[in-house]
Amino acid sequence: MSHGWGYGANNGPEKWGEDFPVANGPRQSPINIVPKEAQYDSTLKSLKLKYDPSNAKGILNNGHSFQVDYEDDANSSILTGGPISGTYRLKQFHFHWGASNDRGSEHTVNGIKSPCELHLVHWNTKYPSFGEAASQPDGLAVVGVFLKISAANPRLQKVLDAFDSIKTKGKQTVFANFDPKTLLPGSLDFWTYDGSLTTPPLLESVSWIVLKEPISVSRTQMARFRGLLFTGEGEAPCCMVDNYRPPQPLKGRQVRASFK
Ligand SMILES: Cc1cc(=S)c(O)co1
Ligand SMILES: [Zn+2]
Repeated sequence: MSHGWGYGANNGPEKWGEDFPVANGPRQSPINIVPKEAQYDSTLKSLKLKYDPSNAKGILNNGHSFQVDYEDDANSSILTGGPISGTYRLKQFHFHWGASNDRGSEHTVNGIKSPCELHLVHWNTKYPSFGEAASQPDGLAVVGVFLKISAANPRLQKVLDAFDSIKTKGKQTVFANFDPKTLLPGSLDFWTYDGSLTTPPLLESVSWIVLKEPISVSRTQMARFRGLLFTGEGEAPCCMVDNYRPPQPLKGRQVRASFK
């Protein structure tokens, strides 16, 4: 790709391998999850998420998605348990979604796409920083949560209300006092497998933890996600939609389940 990566015909997932050869590596994400082929692992610990709402810093349109960034200079917003050992700090959360409700998630279940998928990105504190951790095979842990069309989700409201301030690429605004735990479903049952970032540089450093239970989002709320723009102020507007990578080959990997 002569220009930056994105989700268009000329710079989308099918082209990423030109600049990022790991795109064809052995542990790429996302994947299609087939529950019947996932192995129940009784040794998996329950997920423990402890977040300090005051760690929330800001919300940014990065031109690919939007992300809410967290202070990560202490063990105040952390993930432990599940398939990981040690302590992973929350760095940011973001979403991937479709132009219509028939697509948008990155992981699929029995080939079924959801309209949206939330990713909570954490890094292993055995490394000095997120950047350092991101290049290590056990460096990152991302919790993935499916969103399904149902009643409006009041927990999303604060995020949605910030969209007018971050409509175009590069815009950011303060986003304070938000506990991402409020975005999680009632059950923390999960599937887990070894994978990668789903956007360039596609680093194979992610322990994926995909929750079985979705959270709700309404059609109207999804329409507001689609009002964001990939493009910067003053550029010809291009709606921020279909910012998802399709499932990648499993290449022999085992998917484990924390539940029967
Ligand atoms: C660090 C990071 C992780 C994911 S999953 C993403 O989409 C972008 O950046
Ligand atoms: Zn993501």
